Amino acid sequence: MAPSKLNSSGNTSMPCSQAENGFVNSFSLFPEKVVQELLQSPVQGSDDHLIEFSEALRTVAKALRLVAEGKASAQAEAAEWKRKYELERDRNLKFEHAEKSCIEHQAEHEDVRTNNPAKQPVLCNEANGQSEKCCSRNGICSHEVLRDGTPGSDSKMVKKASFKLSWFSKGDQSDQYKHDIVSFERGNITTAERSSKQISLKWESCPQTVLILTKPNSVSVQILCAEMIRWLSQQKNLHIYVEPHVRVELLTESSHFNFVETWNDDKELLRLHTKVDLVVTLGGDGTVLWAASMFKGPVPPIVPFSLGSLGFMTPFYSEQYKECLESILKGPISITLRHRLQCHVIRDAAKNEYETEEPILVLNEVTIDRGISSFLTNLECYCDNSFVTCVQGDGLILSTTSGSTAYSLAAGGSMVHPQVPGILFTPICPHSLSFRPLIFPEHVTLRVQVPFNSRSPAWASFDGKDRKQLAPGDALVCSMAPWPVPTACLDDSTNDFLRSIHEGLHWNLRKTQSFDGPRET
Ligand SMILES: NC(=O)c1ccc[n+]([C@@H]2O[C@H](COP(=O)([O-])OP(=O)(O)OC[C@H]3O[C@@H](n4cnc5c(N)ncnc54)[C@H](O)[C@@H]3O)[C@@H](O)[C@H]2O)c1
Ligand SMILES: Nc1ncnc2c1ncn2[C@@H]1O[C@H](COP(=O)(O)OP(=O)(O)OP(=O)(O)O)[C@@H](O)[C@H]1O
Repeated sequence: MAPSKLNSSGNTSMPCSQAENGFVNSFSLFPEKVVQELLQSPVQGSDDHLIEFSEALRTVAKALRLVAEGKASAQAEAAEWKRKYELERDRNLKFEHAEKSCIEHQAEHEDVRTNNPAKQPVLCNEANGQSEKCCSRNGICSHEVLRDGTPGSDSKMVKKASFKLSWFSKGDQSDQYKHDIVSFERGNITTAERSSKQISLKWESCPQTVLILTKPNSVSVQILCAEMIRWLSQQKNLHIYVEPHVRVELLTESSHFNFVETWNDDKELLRLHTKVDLVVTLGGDGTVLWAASMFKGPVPPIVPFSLGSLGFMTPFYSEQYKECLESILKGPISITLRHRLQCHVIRDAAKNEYETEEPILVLNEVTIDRGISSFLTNLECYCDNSFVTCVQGDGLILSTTSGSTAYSLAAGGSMVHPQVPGILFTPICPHSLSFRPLIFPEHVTLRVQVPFNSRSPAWASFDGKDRKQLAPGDALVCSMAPWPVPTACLDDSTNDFLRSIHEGLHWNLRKTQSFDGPRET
């Protein structure tokens, strides 16, 4: 029997050949014939047979792992495309509505035109769904859609050809998930949703319940928490939730706090988003990360008060909490929709299921590093099953754009506005002169694989917590999570970001050059 192509480490293929094998192609790796032959021919008991058999089993395990990874990536993508489809549908409904009122309005104009030979073209303002005469306006705005001209009219209107653009990304054969409509009507190219737009949240009914999360072991935070609870319940009639240990602390202080609610177990915690309208954090960035990690699905808007040292994601001043909360409860609120990454650890030993049933969600980053090992980490990286590179160094950071100002920044990654959807790929101390950090688009699935021939295991950590060992053969699969973290802005997303990099990091601070001195003549 011809042995399967195995290298000395037991790996079946080199990175590049793996890269050419996508989710479906991975079945072609499955050595069904090899396994059947082995099962049919009785094992002779010789060492050769045993070695061959164990190698074949390893190949089978590898094929199963590839299938599991493909499933993870397909599920993530399905969720993402569902989200895009819903956005698209909403947009189309709005558009149809605007178009309908536009046609009705145009019909009225036609009546008027019967008595008016200078036919006037009609513009439909897509933004507010109202129609207006374009000749009474200066030019055409980009968000306005030009209606067709009347045939034979002497107006300057030209009927624009309608077309559609679509895109798809490589890596999966099931292209039905991949297509998305970029442009729609009359040649005006738009994207389905531009997430870099400033987002505003308007309450449709008054918020009823607030969850307050606090940095542990801080007396100033405890005092402020108690004061805020009193104010919110007495002045604003709100229901208050806190973490179980905080409730105990509050009750130790005074039995007056027995109206404060909490949860009893993980099951209740999982349903917290159905009860809580608003989350208030009292602490630093770590408390915002903690708050985000408590919600595995939808996250209520978070209002982060700064009681830490850096406070990159905590724009609200705790001294002014009453005014801030008054305005937040009234709305509308400017929010930053912070993207999260969902990560799956896939074990080499896994049969056909993930080691983690639930994906691990991160707001900042997932880091794969060498842990306490003194060996160079060796990580094979793939993007949608295409080979990207092999990281040889201290490790790799896969970061959100919110996390771009955290560990990724320290490792030389670029700072990116948090509303930009993308995944930062930042090496940690790469032993190479030419390894520049990368930024991938939001729709990709990244896989970081510890090769079978790695000298040591690697370690994954999630927002700086929950270290998990990745043994040779294990992989970490990461893609954009469907549930972002909405954080309230003090001003707006851009001004808050700029204030943070100026005040928090003293970005590009330099004394201004003096006026006197040499001049160009
Ligand atoms: N070398 C490094 O810079 C380094 C090393 C390890 C972890 N970290 C970061 O620490 C984070 C965990 O934060 P923590 O508060 O729980 O731990 P921590 O208490 O160790 O604080 C880490 C520091 O990072 C800052 N920080 C966290 N998120 C940030 C963000 N998005 N933008 C700018 N600064 C941010 C915090 O304000 C704090 O000063 C990790 O997600 C990782 O990004 C950084
Ligand atoms: N409610 C919580 N329960 C358990 N741990 C928490 C909680 N809130 C925050 N933490 C953890 O406590 C640590 C410190 O919190 P945080 O970053 O908010 O404070 P800080 O270090 O004073 O602020 P900064 O990071 O701005 O200096 C973080 O590691 C965070 O994950």
